[in-house]
Amino acid sequence: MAAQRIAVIGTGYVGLTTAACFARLGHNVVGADVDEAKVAALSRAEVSLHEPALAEIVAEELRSGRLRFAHGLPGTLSEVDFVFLAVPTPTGNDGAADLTAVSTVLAQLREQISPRCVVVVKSTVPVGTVDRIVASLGRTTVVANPEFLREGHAVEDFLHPQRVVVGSADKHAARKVARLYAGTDAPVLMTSSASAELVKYASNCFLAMKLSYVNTLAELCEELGADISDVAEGMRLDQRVGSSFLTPGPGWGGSCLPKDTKALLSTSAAAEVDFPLLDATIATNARQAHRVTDKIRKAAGGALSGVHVGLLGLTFKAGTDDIRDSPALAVAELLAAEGALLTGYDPCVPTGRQVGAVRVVASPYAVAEGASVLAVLTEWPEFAELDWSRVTSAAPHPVIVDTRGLLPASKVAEAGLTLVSVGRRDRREK
Ligand SMILES: NC(=O)C1=CN([C@@H]2O[C@H](COP(=O)(O)OP(=O)(O)OC[C@H]3O[C@@H](n4cnc5c(N)ncnc54)[C@H](O)[C@@H]3O)[C@@H](O)[C@H]2O)C=CC1
Ligand SMILES: O=C(O)[C@H]1O[C@H](OP(=O)(O)OP(=O)(O)OC[C@H]2O[C@@H](n3ccc(=O)[nH]c3=O)[C@H](O)[C@@H]2O)[C@H](O)[C@@H](O)[C@@H]1O
Repeated sequence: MAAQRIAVIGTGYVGLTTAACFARLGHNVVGADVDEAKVAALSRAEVSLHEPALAEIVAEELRSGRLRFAHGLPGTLSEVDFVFLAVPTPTGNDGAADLTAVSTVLAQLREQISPRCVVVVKSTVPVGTVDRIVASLGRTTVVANPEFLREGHAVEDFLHPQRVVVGSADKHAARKVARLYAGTDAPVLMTSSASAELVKYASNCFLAMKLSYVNTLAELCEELGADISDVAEGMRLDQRVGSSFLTPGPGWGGSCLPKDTKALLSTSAAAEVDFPLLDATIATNARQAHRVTDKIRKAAGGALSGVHVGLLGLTFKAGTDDIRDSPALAVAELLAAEGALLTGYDPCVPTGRQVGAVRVVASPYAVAEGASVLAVLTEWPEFAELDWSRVTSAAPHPVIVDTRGLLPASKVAEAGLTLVSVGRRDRREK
């Protein structure tokens, strides 16, 4: 396909990745954002997101001239062939997705784009949004093209997606969007806009459901004397179950799974479809931070007031700097409410920062300093490599609570420390 002219509105995790990777695929791209400081930094090739290869691609494509950034809407909007919306769709009233940013952008661009320009909705939007945009813009060239990238793997997932989904009643426009991905090796699924919009929610909610299921199984394992890592391994070997999203943790979080589960529940309610499975998925996750807090309280001897708890990991998962809706911070909030004194360390959260009630310090050993309990909340691999003798010098006998099943039990035991795990019976607890 010849190089196309593309505008991407919103330069966050999705928009910046989309802009940079389309430039990498040979297209001419302008990334636009309301955040003037961000646009200025990106124009200097300064990328603040922790995403492997993204900064390098942005720098190279700025140099190649295929990528540039604009504040507000680009002045050249009338010349572009495609405009991608990658603005936020956070949780609004009653759990439904708040489409304010999408509406604002559409109101601004409607007079500016050319008749042949295809409007592509990459933001996660409720079923029916593309149809409403078609009606409000009075044009058929609107395509749903949901994004499935994971934070921490954004570039890899964009350039090698497991699928590209394009949905529109305008098949010609949909095919044009699909062709933009030539150069990635992904299977393309062409659907109606409603189906494409629903694929996105259906996928995220299914992942959330799997995690709530496995987190509850972990709880059951503790009661029954089974071991969740063995149980999950046994399940993984069944290809019908699949091998991923079976590791228990402090709950699922991040900027998308929590908001998308709520949004689909809201959509279901509006459609008068009872969805108890999704309701239970969300409720189970809300319980998870309390369960972890209970474990930490127990490890602290029954009360948390005035107890120093060190938190290992603050981001919502390893490999990202994102703390939005982080389960680690949900646990921290509950601990602080009971009077615990919190320090935390995370390789991607700057030292010296105060995150809620957590004072961020420079190393895992600084977190251990004087702590009665150390809780692993994010699965950063470096926590599995800790020098446990250094931990014992920082604090004589902290109890280690490992919510991610990450730590080598034998090494922790060798250092004479008590390890409380999730999903297996702990002698100290029973
Ligand atoms: N973060 C992720 O991993 C994924 C997110 N999504 C979806 O993509 C959409 C965007 O998410 P993120 O990239 O995470 O958001 P983000 O919060 O990282 O970035 C959004 C960007 O849009 C800009 N923005 C807000 N209003 C604007 C406006 N009116 N005009 C121009 N720019 C504006 C913001 O300044 C910000 O830079 C959401 O719908 C989300 O659900 C989909 C797949 C993955
Ligand atoms: O719509 C989105 O924004 C994206 O949401 C998720 O991606 P992401 O938010 O980056 O996070 P995940 O890797 O899915 O992890 C979500 C949460 O589940 C937890 N998790 C994941 C896997 C697991 O086995 N156990 C577990 O507790 C993580 O720690 C994290 O808190 C989806 O995986 C992406 O496909 C999707 O595009």
